[in-house]
Amino acid sequence: MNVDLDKIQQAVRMILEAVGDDPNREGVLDTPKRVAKMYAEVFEGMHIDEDQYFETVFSEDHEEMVLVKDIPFYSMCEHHLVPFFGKAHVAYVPRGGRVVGLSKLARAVDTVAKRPQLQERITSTVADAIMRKLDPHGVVVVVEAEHMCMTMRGVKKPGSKTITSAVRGMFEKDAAARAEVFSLIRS
Ligand SMILES: Nc1nc2c(ncn2[C@@H]2O[C@H](COP(=O)(O)OP(=O)(O)OP(=O)(O)O)[C@@H](O)[C@H]2O)c(=O)[nH]1
Ligand SMILES: [Zn+2]
Repeated sequence: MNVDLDKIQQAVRMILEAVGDDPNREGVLDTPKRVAKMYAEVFEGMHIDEDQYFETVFSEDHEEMVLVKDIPFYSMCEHHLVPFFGKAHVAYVPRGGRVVGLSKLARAVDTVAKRPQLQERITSTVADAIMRKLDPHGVVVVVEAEHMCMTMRGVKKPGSKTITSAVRGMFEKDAAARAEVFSLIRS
């Protein structure tokens, strides 16, 4: 099912009413329509399968680390539907010549982030998709993010950062390889 724009519009009108605003006030007249369009965009990952990015592989004989770091992403926390955002770092060691276009790693992060999410789930979903589709020697995904539900409301800790990692394959056993990835990500 695609995004139901009409339903979002009705819901936004109700929220405006519920917080004590007048949905017929000139300034907010088009707000339900704008919010519906925005949600369709920020949740577009609901209707896209990240596996598709790993269908086309280049047959390249490189069995050493590939790291794409500092991939910016925006997501929406599934508890409060407010943004969390930051950077993702994706490393893998190809096996059997199955190397993918670098942009596909960033596209996978984007697609997975554009759902009502948990930071942990973005991290593990991207790692597991790469393991499943490319069968590499190993994968490390690190995500660092600031959660607006922890800054603008609730516990109110601006500047606090959450870092999550998913470590798969050879990186689980090989401490030196793991240390190399983490140091490259930090550098
Ligand atoms: N593990 C995890 N927790 C998250 C993430 N995003 C938001 N949260 C947390 O989800 C929790 C929801 O807690 P609840 O107690 O159900 O909701 P709440 O009363 O609004 O919580 P407070 O934020 O503490 O005011 C909060 O502790 C948030 O910080 C995430 O990506 N991963
Ligand atoms: Zn939240």
